[in-house]
Amino acid sequence: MLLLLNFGGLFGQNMTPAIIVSVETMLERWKGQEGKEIEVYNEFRLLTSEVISRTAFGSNYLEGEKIFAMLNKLTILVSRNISKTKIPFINKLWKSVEMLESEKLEKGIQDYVMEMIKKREDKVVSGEADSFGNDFLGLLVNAYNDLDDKNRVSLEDLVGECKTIYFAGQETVNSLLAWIVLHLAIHGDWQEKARREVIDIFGNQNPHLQGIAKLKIMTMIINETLRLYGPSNGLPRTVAREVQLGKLLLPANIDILPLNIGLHRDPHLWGDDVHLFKPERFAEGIAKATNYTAAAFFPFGLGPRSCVGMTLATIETKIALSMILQRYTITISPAYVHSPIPILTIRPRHGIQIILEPLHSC
Ligand code: HEM
Repeated sequence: MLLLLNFGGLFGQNMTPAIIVSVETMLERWKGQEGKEIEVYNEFRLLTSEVISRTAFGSNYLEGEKIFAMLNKLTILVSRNISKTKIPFINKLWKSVEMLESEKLEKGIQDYVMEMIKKREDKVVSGEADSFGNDFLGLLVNAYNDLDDKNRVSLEDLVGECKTIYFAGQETVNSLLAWIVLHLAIHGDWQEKARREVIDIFGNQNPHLQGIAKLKIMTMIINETLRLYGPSNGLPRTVAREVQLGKLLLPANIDILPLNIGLHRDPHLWGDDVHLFKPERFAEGIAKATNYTAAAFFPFGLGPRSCVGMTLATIETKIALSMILQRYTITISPAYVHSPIPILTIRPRHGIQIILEPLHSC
């Protein structure tokens, strides 16, 4: 959809200050928790919800809390039912409890989005604002109110776009940050290298875009985590017409789920140590690490439908990690139990428990 493609362009308006404010809110919560166990998957859920609320919808997490809760429930239901056969005629007459629950959630999300749109429209009508805004939501409300039928966006599309951005903007970075912190907690040498780089570039100051572009060690750590625990483990596609795919003849109108996680863990592409966390693979960039095979590593997808939020995701991850590493050393708690589970992204089933110690008295 064209509007989503525009979202990447919105990033030009520099979202760094909004991300920093959100990370500071999280770090404020962590004060007084030094030496105690913290469950970071949930902490990063709050952080990434706050970032996407601020950057795309001009609100904060508390205002979006209801929609995140509904989307989370919907994600679990969709993920549980993704491979179940759907029979359109039968499903018109009979619906399972989960189908009814999904429909209720869809309706709740639609009502919530409508409320957000109305608030923006009311502000323009009352003269409190002279435009619908220039963030993602503003762009959508503009398109929804377009006088030209050809350009106008339907309510259904608008709600769909909001759902995508809320989900894609939150869940993915949430999971990436949590898996990176786990790896840094286990691999103290990489944690120390990353911290040294952060201090060399930013000292004790907040991260800035110019310095973020120089974070080479951190980029290697992010890529290696994306390879092993990338939030997107498969790219669902519908086969539009019969096609020969290698030895497979795929008939039209079937749904397939090519698993990029399979390629990311293929020993033929990555070597016998494929399952080990070794950021040094990426020391000379992605092209060298993959031996110039573009399809060996595509955590953000490939081609025209690839991720429009890649820049935001990368910058958000780098800012959050830099600000944590500037303040704390991270160790893993004895309570942690490793159990990754695919619920659209790869989540830690029991969370990720870590212990933070301050680097200097804050
Ligand atoms: C580590 C973080 C992220 C990863 C690994 C990731 C991965 C992906 C992948 C693999 C796709 C392609 C899906 C497909 O081809 O079926 C995709 C699409 C998309 N992503 Fe992300 N994403 C991330 C973060 C974000 C963020 C922060 C946003 C928004 C702010 C976002 C918005 C989108 C949107 C809107 C699409 C759909 C694009 C389209 O259909 O044309 N993503 N993402």
